[in-house]
Amino acid sequence: MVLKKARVLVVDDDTDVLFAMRMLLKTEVQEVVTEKNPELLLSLLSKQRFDVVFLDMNYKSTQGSGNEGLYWLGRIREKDPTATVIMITAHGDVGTAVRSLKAGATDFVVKPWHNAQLVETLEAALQQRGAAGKSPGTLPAPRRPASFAEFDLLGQSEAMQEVFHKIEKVAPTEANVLLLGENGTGKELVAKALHHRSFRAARPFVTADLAAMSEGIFESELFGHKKGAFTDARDDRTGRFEAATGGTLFLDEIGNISLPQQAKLLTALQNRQVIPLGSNVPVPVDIRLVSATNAPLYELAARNEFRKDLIYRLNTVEITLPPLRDRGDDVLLLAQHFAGLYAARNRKPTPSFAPETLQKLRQHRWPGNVRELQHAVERAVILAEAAELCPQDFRFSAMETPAATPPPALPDGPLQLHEVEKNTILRVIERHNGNITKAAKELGLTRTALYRRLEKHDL
Ligand SMILES: Nc1ncnc2c1ncn2[C@@H]1O[C@H](COP(=O)(O)OP(=O)(O)OP(=O)(O)O)[C@@H](O)[C@H]1O
Repeated sequence: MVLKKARVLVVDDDTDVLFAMRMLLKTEVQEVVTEKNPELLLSLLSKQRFDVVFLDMNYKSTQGSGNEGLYWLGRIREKDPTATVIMITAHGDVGTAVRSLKAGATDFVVKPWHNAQLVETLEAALQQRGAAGKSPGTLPAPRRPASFAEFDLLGQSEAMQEVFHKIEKVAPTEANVLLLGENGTGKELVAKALHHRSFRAARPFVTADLAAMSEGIFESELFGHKKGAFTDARDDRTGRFEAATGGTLFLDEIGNISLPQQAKLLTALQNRQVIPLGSNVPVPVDIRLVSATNAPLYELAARNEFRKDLIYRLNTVEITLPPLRDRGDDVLLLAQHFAGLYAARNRKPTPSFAPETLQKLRQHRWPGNVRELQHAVERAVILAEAAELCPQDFRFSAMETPAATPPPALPDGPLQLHEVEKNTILRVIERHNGNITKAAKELGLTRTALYRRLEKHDL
């Protein structure tokens, strides 16, 4: 698409910006339409086709949080997932602008802009749009709107469309939701999407990672404590239940808690109140509960390791996130998304994927699911020498094909501590069939610490 034929819409509540954009672009493009009120955006898009939308990040009503821009970006992409949107952002707010790239914006310009640069950005976006239109079909064309793009949740596969459909139905209810699925399948993202689509969206979303809570701090973390309740309790502390009042409490790794912890949780949920440690005054709680686990909860219940009555409290609705290997071409869609994201973050041009690379990504089993893909693409974008990512840019380690590749034997000769640590990690992960939570537990690490080590060893 050439600049001269482009139709451009500019949405900003600052009339000076609209005036300046009109002056600048009217000689460059075929048509410039400006709009002060973002509420009219969607009806404008229904009436007329625009090649590019310039969208302001901040509107006066939201005190510069950038969320309204992100919200409108989501609505545009819901209506047309192929829309080309360039965000207009204030100087010093590049962090939010990068979030908008994750949410599907093509690029952003920073106010005050240099005219030549802005025109260049527009031209590049038009070229990218033209190239996408002419794509030979190596990457999947969107079939249905990626309607959860505003929450960074992407997926065109049937399996993910079903998940999106369930989120849409369940989000605006008070139902407790249990999210099941392997590590890295997006359970936390879904929990956030549920919250943001609920009537509780303006209230807090509070996460409690139960795997990281030892027996000793479980109650104090969840229910709070009073000053002096135990040796280290120097002040009163609000628990996560109370902090989430009016909003959503996300209990991650629920399958990892002990039977005594399950009993305490059940009592709180049944009574809809918590009693902080060191107090005898119950505090009523008004929360919507979303929990997640990668553990086989029903098998644990069958072995009496997880209480069935607690499962019934948690799983009014269940959503199972499919493993990435069952999501067909979503692998390629996500790879392309992460490539754009990490290229922007590292100030590099977005690389393309060689057809053999796409094939390799499609064939890999992705035991670490979307998280593994995300890290693999980030590494490839940073280390790649060429503008096209080739198969060698993606090296899959033994950890990712546990059954096929036995862990390396200890080498003869002097041992390097680095190697010993790497081998130990590999073996433990293998012993737990790639389950990072269990491996971290056995190694005496938090999952975050284990992920850090995996990155350190390039695993
Ligand atoms: N459908 C998706 N689209 C885009 N990004 C995704 C998607 N699913 C997951 N991700 C990304 O993958 C990473 C892992 O996702 P998330 O933490 O939600 O997974 P999880 O199932 O909660 O993992 P764990 O069980 O290890 O806690 C995150 O960086 C998230 O942004």
